[in-house]
Amino acid sequence: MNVLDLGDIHLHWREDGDPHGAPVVFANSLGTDLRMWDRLIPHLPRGLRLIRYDKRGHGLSACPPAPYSMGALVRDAERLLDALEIRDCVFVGLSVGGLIAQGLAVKRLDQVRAMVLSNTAAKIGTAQMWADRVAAIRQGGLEAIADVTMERWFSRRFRETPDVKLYRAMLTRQPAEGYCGVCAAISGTDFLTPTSALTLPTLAIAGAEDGATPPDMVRETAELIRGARFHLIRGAGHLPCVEKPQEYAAVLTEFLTAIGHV
Ligand SMILES: O=C(O)CC1=CCC(=O)O1
Repeated sequence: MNVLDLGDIHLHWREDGDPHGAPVVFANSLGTDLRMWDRLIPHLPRGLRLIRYDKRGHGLSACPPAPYSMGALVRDAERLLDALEIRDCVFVGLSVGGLIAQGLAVKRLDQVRAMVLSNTAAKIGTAQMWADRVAAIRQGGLEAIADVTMERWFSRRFRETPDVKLYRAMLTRQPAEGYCGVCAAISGTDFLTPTSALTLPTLAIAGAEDGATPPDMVRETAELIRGARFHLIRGAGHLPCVEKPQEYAAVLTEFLTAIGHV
């Protein structure tokens, strides 16, 4: 377990693989912590430096009072990478992690040489949708949204397995304050214009049964970026790295190989 103390906030992060290898940084989604990538990591090539972290309000990182801004989420990632002396990483962002990837690529191209936009978009949801969700959580806690969230996160097949209980527990154990803080950041973000100006190598990944960022939404975002690749994972919802870790690793490895990162 590693902690980065930034004074005003601390971030929990973890490193796997080769500390001297080419860096790949993972940013996970709303309501999850860095264990979201646990099933994927063993399938990735040896020799990479694999960094993941809990964004503010999630996991073991600090949980300041809501609301948060996307600027703060991007700055946290930027400060983590600076502290770890990471340049030219491949930044893999899933859902809100993908918004962080876009914001970081716009701001710090020295840190990001390529990005993976997984189950994400330039804009996710509407202000009304996020306000309604925050209101439901303020009234009933994360338990109030847990069942409907599992329907967005996972395919029907996965929801019939006992494993879904692990991810439901991951969600309901996040601080409600942190979850609502990140909802505010997503609600206030529209990267359509800045992302359209990006030219770095990009892989977009979608889950065919994703109830939060459906494949068309991910594809439209990929089409904003010249040369971006798109891969659809069948039989998976919003978290294909959980449901289909081998296919996710294979498509990620193919991309890393194509851009000369492995
Ligand atoms: O709605 C969900 O639970 C999925 C999601 C939307 C943004 C994010 O990061 O996760």
